[in-house]
Amino acid sequence: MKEAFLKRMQEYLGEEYPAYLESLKQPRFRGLRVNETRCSTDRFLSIAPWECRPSAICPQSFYIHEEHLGNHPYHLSGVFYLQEPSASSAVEVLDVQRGDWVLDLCAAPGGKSTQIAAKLAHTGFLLSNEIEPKRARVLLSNMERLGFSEYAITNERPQRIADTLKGCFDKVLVDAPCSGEGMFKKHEQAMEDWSEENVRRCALRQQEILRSAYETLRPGGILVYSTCTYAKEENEETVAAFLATYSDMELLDCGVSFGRSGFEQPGIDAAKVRRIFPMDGGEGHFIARMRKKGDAPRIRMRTLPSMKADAYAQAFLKDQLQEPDAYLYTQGTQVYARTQPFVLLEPLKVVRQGILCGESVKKRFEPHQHFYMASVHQSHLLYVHDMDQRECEQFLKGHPIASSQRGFLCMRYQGFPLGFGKGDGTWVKNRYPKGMRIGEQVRLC
Ligand SMILES: C[S@@+](CC[C@H](N)C(=O)[O-])C[C@H]1O[C@@H](n2cnc3c(N)ncnc32)[C@H](O)[C@@H]1O
Repeated sequence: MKEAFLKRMQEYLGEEYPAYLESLKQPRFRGLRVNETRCSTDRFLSIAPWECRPSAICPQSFYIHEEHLGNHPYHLSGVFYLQEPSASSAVEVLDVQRGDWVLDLCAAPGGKSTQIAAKLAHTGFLLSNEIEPKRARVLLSNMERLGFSEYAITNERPQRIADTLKGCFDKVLVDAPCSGEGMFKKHEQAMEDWSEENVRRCALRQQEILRSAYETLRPGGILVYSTCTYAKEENEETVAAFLATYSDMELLDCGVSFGRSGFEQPGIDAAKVRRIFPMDGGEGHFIARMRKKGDAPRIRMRTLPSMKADAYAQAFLKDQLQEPDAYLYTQGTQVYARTQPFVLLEPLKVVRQGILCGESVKKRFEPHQHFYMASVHQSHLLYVHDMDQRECEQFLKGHPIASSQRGFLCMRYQGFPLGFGKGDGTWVKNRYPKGMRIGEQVRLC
């Protein structure tokens, strides 16, 4: 650990500093958050084979001891997201309500976006933006796995979002890129990269991102700013500088009982912001909740009428779903679906909006994994194969499964979707994406 960093922590924490040093020797907190659009928390607790200790931060978040749950069928079917409970704090403070239009400006890999989308429960709209193309793809795979449909992912600089979508959102989350001091146990690289100069650079970038966030918010809208660092320059000082620039923004109490007050800082009431330290049962987090004064409805984004898909897509959708998707959007050979109208996001770089149903190729329709993972499709799917544990393991490894069914089938385990296959009357040929298959040696617990 760098001397200069430890000296700052000693100044911040005073007599609590030894407790912080002690926390560094402890294993980091681990946890998961149940995706209630897939499985109720009560049901999850009745089927989870691990000890799940409740957190005071979010009712769906639990502390666990297990380290390798990425290959578990409940994870692969989007029943839960691996997230240490204190990382769920910012979205709890954002207080998302059904029907809200929400922007998550720095969204990958999607811990907070998946939490927001679960709270929206297929109502309203979530725009998840990520500046790094590779990270935007990871965000997409998480949104698909957890089965969401009423969202879009863009891959843009925050200023481009602000230029295009002024005043369009009820709630905006800036989970800012930061020096990551709270994540040193998880990401050793953050410790290597730490310097006071980097802290200052991060603070400047945070100011820039907050300026964009401000523009996207409607009057009366809520802006939550969060980091996973302890540096005052990136937390209280960033918020104070932002509030000094925008006189129509006010700091609100976070309205939660977890964590502790912030550090004293001229220009803000430190009792209103929240800090979480390892001594509070989490990794390092900072959260501030702000409101744009006044009240005005959000500016409505232009929406599109449902588009007509080609005959192959239409035949596929009619064959597979009891109730057709309400809105379709086609782009080239690809077909997308939503329960609400598609919004016009041009000229933004859109990675995905809605469910990718599949694509028409060579006079047939080739479905996509997302079609079978989408939560809104689950009760309408006409062809399903329920796998036992042995079949589930075989399926996740890419093997065929014995079945007398024909055509495309959603492959489920304990009622949770994992993907799809195509039956020929004897076998279901495996369509679980090659890049997602688990190794031959893996045994499901
Ligand atoms: C703390 S992480 C977000 C974590 C995410 N909210 C979650 O819960 O999974 C910050 C993100 O901001 C992105 N980022 C980096 N520079 C940025 C910039 N100048 N503007 C916007 N986002 C940026 C990073 O690529 C990173 O994905």
